[in-house]
Amino acid sequence: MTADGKTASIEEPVELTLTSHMPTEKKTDDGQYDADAIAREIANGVDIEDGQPNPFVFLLTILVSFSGFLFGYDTGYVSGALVAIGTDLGREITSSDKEFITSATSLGALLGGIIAGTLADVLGRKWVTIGANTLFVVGAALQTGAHTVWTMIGGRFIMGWGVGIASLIAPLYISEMAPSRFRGRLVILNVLAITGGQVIAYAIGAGLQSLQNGWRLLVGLGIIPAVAQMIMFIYMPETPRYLVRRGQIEKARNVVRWIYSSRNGEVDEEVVVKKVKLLEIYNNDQHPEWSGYNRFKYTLKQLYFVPGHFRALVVACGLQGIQQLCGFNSLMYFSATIFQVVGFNKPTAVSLIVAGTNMAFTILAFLLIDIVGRRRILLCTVWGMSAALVLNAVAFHFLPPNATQSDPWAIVILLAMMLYVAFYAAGIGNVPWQQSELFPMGVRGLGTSMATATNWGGNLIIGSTFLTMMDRITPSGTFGFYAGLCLFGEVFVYFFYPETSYLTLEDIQGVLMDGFNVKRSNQMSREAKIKHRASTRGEVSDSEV
Ligand SMILES: O[C@H]1[C@H](O)[C@@H](O)[C@H](O)[C@@H](O)[C@H]1O
Repeated sequence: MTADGKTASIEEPVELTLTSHMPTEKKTDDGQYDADAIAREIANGVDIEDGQPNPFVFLLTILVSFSGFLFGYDTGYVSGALVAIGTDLGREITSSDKEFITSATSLGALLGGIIAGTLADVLGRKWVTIGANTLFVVGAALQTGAHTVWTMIGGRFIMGWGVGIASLIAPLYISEMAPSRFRGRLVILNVLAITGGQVIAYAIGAGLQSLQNGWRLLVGLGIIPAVAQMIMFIYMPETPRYLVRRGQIEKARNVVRWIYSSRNGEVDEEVVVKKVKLLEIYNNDQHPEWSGYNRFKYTLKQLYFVPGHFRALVVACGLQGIQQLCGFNSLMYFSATIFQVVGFNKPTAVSLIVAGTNMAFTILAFLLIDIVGRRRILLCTVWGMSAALVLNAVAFHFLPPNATQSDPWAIVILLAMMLYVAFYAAGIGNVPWQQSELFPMGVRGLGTSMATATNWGGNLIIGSTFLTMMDRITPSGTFGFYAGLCLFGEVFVYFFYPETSYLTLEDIQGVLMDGFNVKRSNQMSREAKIKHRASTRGEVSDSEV
């Protein structure tokens, strides 16, 4: 349906000229057209999808989520591999070897994350994903055949580049393809694939633990999904935004037609034309005639000096920083090592519980994120992580030196960790990956790159210091320290993160333009939610939403 209630037929395309949407009052002080204002006007009535995304969007999301799976699998298997390697790399591996092997991937991912956004703008989302798969394959092959610690580290580093690139591209691709009402959930599908990859890596790790060189098989198996995705991606379309950027307007319209067709195949041609026009306006605002370097300089300046964009950057990087510095991945990487210290006989199997809890509560987040709202879900869960960590710190304090798995404090540690992971996965484990929605299109590639790099920077710090901290300031001190960081995270969310659920991308930018504005965003999101509910019950027409 169109804004005026008519359905445009495919045979009679609606002619929408740029000038008809450029009223003179929408000029900025320096005489330029204010693309944001025009876009907001055009966007009115564009988000008029029906109740469910069509199967094409689902299929795309699942294929893209193979990247999430690889990210999860490749960061997940290290926990089991570290306790299984023994002397297979030529000597007994030390704590610092373990930190190096783990953080080589984080360092690679940090570097990959930094360049991924720009690469995606130059080469396209599709080819960059295929490139990331190649890095997964080369990195895994090197590790599988490694006989020295340094070959292993080298393989993990190369794979890390793939992980960093994939961690940015997958949510970017999904959010550029997803109709806005389903954006939250579809992006979480990718996080679900990450946590699923971690569970499978843990489960295979537990199964192969006692097999001689079983860890090599564990690592090598990661090659299969990478090759599968590489082949499937050859047939995937580019996102409409990238196509418009390359001037391929008709191709962009075709992709938008697929995305916005209803489940019985009907397409509203006016929606298609408006969506693509919107992308063209944003693209023209970016001076496509400039060289890559000038465009980069311009984008960087925009990101830092336009207050709304800078606020988006603060929020996106802040959330990603909190996600990592709350210490979750120290469990992901070292839970088998920790449970070995605590006295469990089958540490890899026990740590499977951690990965399983992470995945189960990611499913809960999937169900709740658009209902409870991103901000509210964080406010309800981050403090809980802090409380669970305090419990952990206390339990470690009372744990006797040669504890066994039947010691009550060992059980408390396991339960406290599960509680911590549950709070993590329901909130901060997911929400930061909604980062693309915070940035307007012009600065989205660069903005999400910086936020992704912050994620991997935090990951690197945690991965390379956790075991040393446990040694130097005791497990109690380490968990107490992370509890403090979580509390800091709660405060950050309270003051800086506006509610974005149910808001269109244009509204989110409007909110950030005026300040951090959490109050107004709450109000707007509530109103949008009420309208959305009414529209799904058929009380108001879709065009009013
Ligand atoms: O969102 C994901 C997820 O929570 C994973 O379990 C974690 O290992 C990643 O670091 C995080 O980015």
